[in-house]
Amino acid sequence: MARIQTFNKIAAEGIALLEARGHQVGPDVHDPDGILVRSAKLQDITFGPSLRGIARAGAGVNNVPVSRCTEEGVVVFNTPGSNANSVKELVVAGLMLSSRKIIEGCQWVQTLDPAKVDVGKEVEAGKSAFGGPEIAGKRLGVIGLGAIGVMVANAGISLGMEVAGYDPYLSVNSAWGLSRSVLRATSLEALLADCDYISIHVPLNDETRGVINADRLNKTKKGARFLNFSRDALVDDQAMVKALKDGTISTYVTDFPTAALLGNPGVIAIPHLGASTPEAETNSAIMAAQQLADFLEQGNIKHSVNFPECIMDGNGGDRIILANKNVPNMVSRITTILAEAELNISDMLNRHRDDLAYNIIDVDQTISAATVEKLQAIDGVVMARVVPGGAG
Ligand SMILES: NC(=O)C1=CN([C@@H]2O[C@H](COP(=O)(O)OP(=O)(O)OC[C@H]3O[C@@H](n4cnc5c(N)ncnc54)[C@H](O)[C@@H]3O)[C@@H](O)[C@H]2O)C=CC1
Ligand SMILES: O=C(O)CCC(=O)C(=O)O
Repeated sequence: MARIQTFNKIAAEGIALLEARGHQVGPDVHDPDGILVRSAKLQDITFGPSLRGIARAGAGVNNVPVSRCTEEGVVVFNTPGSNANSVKELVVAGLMLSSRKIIEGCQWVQTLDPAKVDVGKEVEAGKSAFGGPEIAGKRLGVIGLGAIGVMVANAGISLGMEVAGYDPYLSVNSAWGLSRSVLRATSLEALLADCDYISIHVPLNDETRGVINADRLNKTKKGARFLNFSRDALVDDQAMVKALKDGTISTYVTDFPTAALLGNPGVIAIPHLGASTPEAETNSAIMAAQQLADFLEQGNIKHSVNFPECIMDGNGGDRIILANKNVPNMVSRITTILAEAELNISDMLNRHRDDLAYNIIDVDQTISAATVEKLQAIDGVVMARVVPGGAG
């Protein structure tokens, strides 16, 4: 049984999955082995020595201190694609909202006083103030063609738009999913200069922070509509407010309102609703719970953002999981200690990602605490634990 602390409200299906597997789950669980989180910021939280894994029910992991987790041997998971359709649908709504003055029009209708005016007549007389162009035939630029970007690009094609995409790290999987009609933008600047509607779908990291800045906005097509359903800090707010004022950007639709944006004409601020559908919440919670449970019970790693993917079927005996710096001679030092403890390795898998290697080692005998301590003491070992019967 593992102890799993929840941050945020996690969909009941995810909690039920963990409880059905015998784990204790809830917001008040202390000394957790695992954490299940949505958008809560974990940066300021000190993790206890028992913590082994953090599962983010969602895509973005900028609320998790990933580098610190890696140093402490804590595996961080996310749930790629689990909420992509939900975001795509809201982006489609955002395209319409940015084009037609639907929000202003609805707000105006509510101001009409039926005691004083004929509402039907007033609506017909006043509606011309709220017109806006169709999106069909216009050009949509999609920055980042991952799970969400591919769906947005394909939706644009279905809606009769010309679509250009920019993603210097496009995966083979995404390329397979992308409509053949999507054009390739040669650079971010080319996309910005060419598109009537621009939607950004990249993770927030050191490379992308502030990627939409004053310089790039200056090169953006006059009057473009910009949609940000990814993260606030991708866009320089002050530069965006200036671009809205001088007409470079006609509408900024954001799922991440900030103080600097509120009250500025042209801003459509949505309270981070991209993944707020029952379908997305359920998908994400189940996927996160499943991945966390598989890791805590068996040491298997799927969809981690800091550890390599590593999955091995077991043989019913004890299993050691071990993470180490990816330097020469580590495997021999580990297996020497196991041999000295007269443990017979029945199966072993070693995978690496960047500077980190991860091992799953199944043995025929029971592993003692003293052996685990010797493994942990090897210079370069970040984490070593036994998963009792984990190879079962
Ligand atoms: N509004 C909401 O509720 C939600 C927001 N998100 C945000 O959307 C982001 C994207 O989500 P997914 O599509 O699921 O992630 P993903 O990982 O499937 O796709 C991200 C794509 O961005 C590309 N990319 C990375 N750096 C880039 C750069 N400098 N320029 C252009 N492309 C770059 C990657 O190659 C990848 O194809 C998440 O990181 C998260 O911040 C995700 C889900 C819900
Ligand atoms: O859990 C949520 O509502 C946020 C989803 C999100 O932003 C993400 O998956 O990156």
